[in-house]
Amino acid sequence: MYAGAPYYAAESALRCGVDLVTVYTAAEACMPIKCYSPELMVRAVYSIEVMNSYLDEEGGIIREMEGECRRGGGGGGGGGGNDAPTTKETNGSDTRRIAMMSGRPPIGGEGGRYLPIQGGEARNDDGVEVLAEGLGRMTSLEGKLHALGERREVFIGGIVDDITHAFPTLHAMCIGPGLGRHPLVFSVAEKVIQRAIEARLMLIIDADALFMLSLGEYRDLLEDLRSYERCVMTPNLMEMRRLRDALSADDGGGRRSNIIVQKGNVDEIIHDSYTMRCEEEGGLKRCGGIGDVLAGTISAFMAWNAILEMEETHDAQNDVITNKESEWQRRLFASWAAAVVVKKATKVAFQKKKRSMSALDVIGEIGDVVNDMEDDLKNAVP
Ligand SMILES: NC(=O)C1=CN([C@@H]2O[C@H](COP(=O)(O)OP(=O)(O)OC[C@H]3O[C@@H](n4cnc5c(N)ncnc54)[C@H](O)[C@@H]3O)[C@@H](O)[C@H]2O)[C@@H](O)CC1
Ligand SMILES: Nc1ncnc2c1ncn2[C@@H]1O[C@H](COP(=O)(O)OP(=O)(O)OP(=O)(O)O)[C@@H](O)[C@H]1O
Repeated sequence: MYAGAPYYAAESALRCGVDLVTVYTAAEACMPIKCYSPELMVRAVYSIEVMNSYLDEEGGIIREMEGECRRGGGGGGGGGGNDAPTTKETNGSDTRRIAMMSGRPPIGGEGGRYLPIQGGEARNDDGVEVLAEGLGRMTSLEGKLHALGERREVFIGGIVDDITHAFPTLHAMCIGPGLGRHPLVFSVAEKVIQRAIEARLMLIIDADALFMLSLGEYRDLLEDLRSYERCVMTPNLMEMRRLRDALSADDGGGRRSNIIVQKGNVDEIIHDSYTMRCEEEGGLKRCGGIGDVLAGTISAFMAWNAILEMEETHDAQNDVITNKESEWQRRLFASWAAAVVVKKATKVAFQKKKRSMSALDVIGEIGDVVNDMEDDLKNAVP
């Protein structure tokens, strides 16, 4: 969770000419972001502290379950990492082994995957009662884990509702700058993205949201987004590598309808097999945050595209046919134009500030650059 990145993205959109921007963030980041700008609407929709308390509670239950398995005399039964002596070492008798596995994924944990509970063993001389008691405690712990999982789903659902409630008022949504990598924040982001696709909202996916999509458990979501034509992904070099790795594991081979803006010395704007190159010269410094500026700038251009498409849909009732082909071309052109804006703004900011240039200086140049480009366009059209 960061405060700078969401501010950069949001402020850039405002400087492009967008009327209103709302930042949905953690309670912990809300105040600093609000203090950066009186213009931004900043909503605290979750608290990292509360999210951590869910993970802590889950970790506690899982540790208790592991301890319970060990108390059963485990070691060679079903999982590694147990240094308790085996039953054979302690009494040399035959063992009856029971393997226990938690019945559902833990609510957070490393990658949200199963934490295998080690196999337990019950010694003959402990008797059936001991085994029954152990099983009883395990069942109770499983119940606790289940109840916690249900509470978590309600908690996440509430956050998702809070954000998606605003969808009808939005023209575009940017997810990722400063998102952080908390597993529960990822769960929220996943559901928000799914709802955004259902609502056919313009989506700009950047930074940590791209990291999230490179994880195996979000593979289906990545596939959904790759075939969603109103999505623009803005990976840097590392993020593009991760995405490629994630996709190359099993490339479904389906049509890639979304746009990818691959940032670099030359930005490449890719739609399926079609690529546009932004060869505009930038600045000589690549300070942190310019990627966020680009994400915000693309969000502004995509919001205008959404408005244009809505107007055309309106026209369609008066027999004006909306051309699907031109829609993706316009989105491609808008992404390219946004990349040009950021390169030009970086160049001017660098000329003025040299080594001390920061993302804020780039943001300061956006307005003039957009105005100049608009004037150039007007002069070019006869
Ligand atoms: N002031 C802020 O609050 C900022 C927050 N940021 C946020 O920080 C989080 C993590 O972003 P990262 O970019 O560190 O995450 P990544 O995991 O993408 O990058 C990992 C590492 O790779 C390096 N890297 C990135 N592009 C590279 C390239 N072309 N060549 C060589 N190395 C490269 C990065 O410097 C970083 O050390 C995101 O949420 C992002 O939005 C950044 O946007 C920077 C500014
Ligand atoms: N090798 C490069 N040479 C020149 N410009 C570059 C290079 N790589 C990226 N850029 C430009 O820097 C800007 C930000 O891209 P970058 O790869 O730094 O994104 P990022 O890592 O996501 O940024 P952030 O610091 O906001 O996370 C883009 O405008 C891009 O065109």
